Amino acid sequence: RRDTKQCRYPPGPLGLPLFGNLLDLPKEASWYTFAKWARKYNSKIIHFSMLGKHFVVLNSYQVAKEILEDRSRIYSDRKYSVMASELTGWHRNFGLQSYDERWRQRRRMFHQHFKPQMTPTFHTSMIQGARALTQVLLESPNEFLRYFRSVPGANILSIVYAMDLDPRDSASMESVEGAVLAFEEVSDEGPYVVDFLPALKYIPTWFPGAALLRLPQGSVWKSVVDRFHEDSYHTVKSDILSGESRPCVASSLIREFEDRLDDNNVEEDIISASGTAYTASDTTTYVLTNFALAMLLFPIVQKKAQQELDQVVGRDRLPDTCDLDSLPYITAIFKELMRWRPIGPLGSPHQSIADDWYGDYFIPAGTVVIGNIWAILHDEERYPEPEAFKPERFLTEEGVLDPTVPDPVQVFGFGRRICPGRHFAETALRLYISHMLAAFAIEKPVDDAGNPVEPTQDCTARMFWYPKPFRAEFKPRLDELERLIRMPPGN
Ligand code: HEM
Repeated sequence: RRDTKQCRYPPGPLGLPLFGNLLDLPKEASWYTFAKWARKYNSKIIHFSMLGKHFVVLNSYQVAKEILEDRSRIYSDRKYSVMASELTGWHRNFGLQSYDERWRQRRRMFHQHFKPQMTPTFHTSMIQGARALTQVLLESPNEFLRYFRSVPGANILSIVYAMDLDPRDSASMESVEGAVLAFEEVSDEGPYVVDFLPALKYIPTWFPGAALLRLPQGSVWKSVVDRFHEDSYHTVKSDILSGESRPCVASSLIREFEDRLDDNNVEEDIISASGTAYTASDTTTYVLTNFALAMLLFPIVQKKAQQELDQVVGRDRLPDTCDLDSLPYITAIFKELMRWRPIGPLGSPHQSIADDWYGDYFIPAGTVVIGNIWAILHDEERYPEPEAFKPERFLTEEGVLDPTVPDPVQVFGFGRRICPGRHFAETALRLYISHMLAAFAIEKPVDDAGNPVEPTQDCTARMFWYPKPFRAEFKPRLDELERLIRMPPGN
């Protein structure tokens, strides 16, 4: 069985010589295709190949756990992308990095600041972020989609770099958002020929044909990405030298490693650990967009959440972090959002570093291993009626969180690469959601004839999954909302 020449890969579609299954994969929403193959081949683990590279997709919680978690020593590497990591400057995002000592050091630095015990140190900033979102929605409700990006972005930048950006100021936000948008474009526009034939990276960007390989685009992205990482880090460093620095993640890392900053690796580790925190924050944008859509589609859920808020928080203040544990229905909405529309339905693929066998199936070293998060969170044995949006599924009849219902934590990935920002993300999102529900009735707009305008069901469905732009009304539901926004938390 261990003779690799006689090995048997997990079942999957037969591909063409050399190209493999390149032509079988849809450009969008491939999680549905993988789930369909799992049914067709009657196997939760399936295999396909592209240009000589092996891919394995895990379509159930049990298989994903056994492979990505129980054997995480083998399955925690990432597929190297010449385009994403080298040509566009994203080698600084440790989420894309190989499973090696540099990655370990960067993840350790990140974890030190974002581990669960540290979340309370961000509570004041998180409340400020939720209040800022409420304020801008009150001023310009029609621009909610823009603010779903700029408010969480400005908030994490203040936490990581003590940057003081006004989310309403498009010019200053765009200068930093360019880096995140470049990341999304790089991820969405692949696969790149240069990733399969790395020698092509040496072709100069002016050379005929370079544009077809998207090499010039790579260097445009790189200048934006490099500028973001370097400018933000060096500003904090020079503020420390001039005695003007304010507390933030980057300044605390710089101080901690003060005596080793002349080691280029240490400086790069700090740049990476702090920069990755900002670039991972676009996830919040997509969750908020899915949230607004769900509130338009399921008004009864919205009403129930507002009743809970009125009972627990009252109508003369906005929610606070200390309220969150007394708001089980809001927590259930958060969990259901993660499950119903996982923003990254295939997460971030892992790669194996050694030959392995799963039962009789052979998984060669260097295989890209994808956890089909969508399939796991839409498994009807774990979540009956998986397509329905039902926060109640996470609650007992008494309305408290039901510990027997599986937590949709797989939305945050698996094993040693599991999202280290998940504790931060959960608290921040529950605060954003509870603020919006307390402050506004979120409704469909009406057309000239007075009929409600249905939101689009079209989605962007590549690396991230979120609805295409739609309209919504945010109507204040609390008296003197502006005064409540200005009230300090805890009052
Ligand atoms: C609801 C929001 C979020 C979701 C659904 C999410 C999901 C994920 C997923 C699926 C991965 C890949 C895990 C794997 O490889 O198995 C990941 C990685 C990561 N996430 Fe998140 N994330 C969220 C928010 C955040 C936030 C707010 C931060 C930063 C504060 C963050 C920081 C990271 C980092 C640094 C990694 C790379 C980990 C590594 O490769 O070692 N995430 N996230």
